[in-house]
Amino acid sequence: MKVLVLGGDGYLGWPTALHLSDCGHEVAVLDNGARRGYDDELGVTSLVPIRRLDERVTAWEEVSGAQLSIYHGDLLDAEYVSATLAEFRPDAVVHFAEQRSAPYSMLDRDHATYTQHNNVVGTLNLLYGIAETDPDIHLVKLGTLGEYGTPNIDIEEGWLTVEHNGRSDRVLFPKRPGSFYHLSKVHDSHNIEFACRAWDLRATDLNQGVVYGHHTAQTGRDERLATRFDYDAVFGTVLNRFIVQAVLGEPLTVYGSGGQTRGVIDIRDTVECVRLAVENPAERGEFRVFNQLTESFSVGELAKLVADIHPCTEITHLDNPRVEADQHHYNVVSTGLAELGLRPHLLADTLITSMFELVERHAGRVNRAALLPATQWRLPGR
Ligand SMILES: O=c1ccn([C@@H]2O[C@H](COP(=O)(O)OP(=O)(O)O[C@H]3O[C@H](CS(=O)(=O)O)[C@@H](O)[C@H](O)[C@H]3O)[C@@H](O)[C@H]2O)c(=O)[nH]1
Repeated sequence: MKVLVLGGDGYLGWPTALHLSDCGHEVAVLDNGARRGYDDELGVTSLVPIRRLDERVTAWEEVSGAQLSIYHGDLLDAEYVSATLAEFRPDAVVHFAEQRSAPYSMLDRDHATYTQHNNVVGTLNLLYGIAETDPDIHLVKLGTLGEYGTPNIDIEEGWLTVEHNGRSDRVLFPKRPGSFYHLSKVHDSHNIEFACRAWDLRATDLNQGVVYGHHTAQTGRDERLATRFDYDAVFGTVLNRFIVQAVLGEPLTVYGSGGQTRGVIDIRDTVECVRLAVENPAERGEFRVFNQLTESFSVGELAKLVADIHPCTEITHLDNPRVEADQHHYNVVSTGLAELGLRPHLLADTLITSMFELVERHAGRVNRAALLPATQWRLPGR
């Protein structure tokens, strides 16, 4: 198949492009360089050095013999989006090209409006581009489990059958997200579902949990193929951050009591889930949702897992800078990807230990000040 990976220079987009290429698909990556720009803005860099996109692509060709096409451009430029779709003519578009940090979206008004404008308008341009170019193109969109929040009922896979006053309907599962970033994905989901209904498009919304890990089968083949590794309080995800903190001898920063529970997934399963979705497209007119997680842990459990295998590691409880429940029901239905054949990598001590080694190698690159959270969800004085 021909697959266009949007955001193909990022933490997950790049390994996904390689995985799809390795599985024999003809892959192009599109990126506007925004993720590297956030590093400059925040004064941090990836823990693991990463090459320029063109150098990565050259390295992949040397290692695998497969070519990747590169498109430099922005989804906010609607004409560019349509022209790219018309030129490459993909069977599927995998959409990672969004601002993906909740803390970044909560920095201030400018970052909130930037996040929602960038994500929602970019996706809308993409929907128009697909509808105009070829409505048969399958959109595989990265959503987030955080769209649902933590309701006091089981979280179904995107849809819920509701009985009310003697009548019944199948509706989108109610959303109660916890940041302006998460809200941008909710708005996307509604826009995509409407486009499927109105224009007969086909789409899969992958509501993914918190990703951990670094290597995939492809990125591990040459250090020039490494994907980024974020450890800072704005872009780093929780388990990767705890591993960096442990190696540096810093306390693990559990926010609040640590009872907040999240679905998690290994980066190797992320790329495989996308492949499964691409190779098994939704039907025309279908808005299909998969909950993309393999296990659930509380933040306190994740901290304990790391502290138990790294000697002399301290756990500290910070006042939670976010607005989130830290005691709640959490049971997420996740059958769609398993039915397509996903065989998960469950979190193991060996993975955590291998990441200790990786972090030790690059520990000199860490900006320790960036480990502590600086974004408050609440308004000052509240
Ligand atoms: O040092 C830390 C960092 C995080 N947390 C807690 O860990 C949980 C997860 O935080 P995170 O920063 O790892 O993840 P999050 O902000 O939710 O966002 C990440 O995970 C989301 C999936 S989910 O969380 O919505 O399921 C994706 O959509 C985002 O792109 C990705 O950045 C939160 O309860 C947070 O309060 C801590 O206790 N200490």
